Amino acid sequence: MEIAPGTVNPATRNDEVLRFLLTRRSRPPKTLKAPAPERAELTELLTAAARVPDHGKLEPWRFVVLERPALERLAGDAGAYAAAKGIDEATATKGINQFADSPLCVAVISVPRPTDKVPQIEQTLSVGAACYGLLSAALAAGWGAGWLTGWVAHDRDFAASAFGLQEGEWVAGLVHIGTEGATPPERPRPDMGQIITWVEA
Ligand SMILES: Cc1cc2nc3c(=O)[nH]c(=O)nc-3n(C[C@H](O)[C@H](O)[C@H](O)COP(=O)(O)O)c2cc1C
Repeated sequence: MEIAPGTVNPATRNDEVLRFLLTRRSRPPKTLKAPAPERAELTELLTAAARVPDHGKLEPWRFVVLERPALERLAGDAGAYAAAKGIDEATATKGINQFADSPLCVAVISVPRPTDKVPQIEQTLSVGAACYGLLSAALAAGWGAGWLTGWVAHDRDFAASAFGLQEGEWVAGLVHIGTEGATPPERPRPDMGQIITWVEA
């Protein structure tokens, strides 16, 4: 098909996707309930997540899927770890509840590949895109989903044991997915006039 200059390609334009991107919003993970997606459906969402820009085809990410029994175990582990390390109660509880309350959680792991050709920061950007891809795919499929981190993701010793991190790997996101419990109100969005610079000449 010949596309006239200055027009969009009607064969690729997808108004539903545009509408989704312009209105999507996360669901607070603590409001999510069972059931969560089955393995086959989650695999489809993860396939969408892995379809992200990836300079050099390095695949600098992997996914650790935490199902309910694992989440219960990790809630216990987080409590024991926080007590042993003297983490204050409010902080500890936030971390523990991330596992205790979640119907299903995907730890999106950054797997930096050693190469001189692609800067590490570009690999980091790709893993962020994978988190957004998973979040968006889950929301588009009708699930509630939210992206968290916190000490359970960033504390090296805890995260290494909880998610089986290898040397150099780190947690980019804990993406919680389940049945929507409550639709949150919209939050303020950026003032586009403040963040766009039009360069005319
Ligand atoms: C890398 C990253 C880590 C985040 N970690 C947390 C967190 O630990 N706790 C929290 O309340 N929100 C956290 N957020 C923010 C939530 O995901 C927040 O609800 C989100 O910004 C809502 O955005 P949306 O409505 O545009 O999807 C994090 C966001 C990002 C990008």
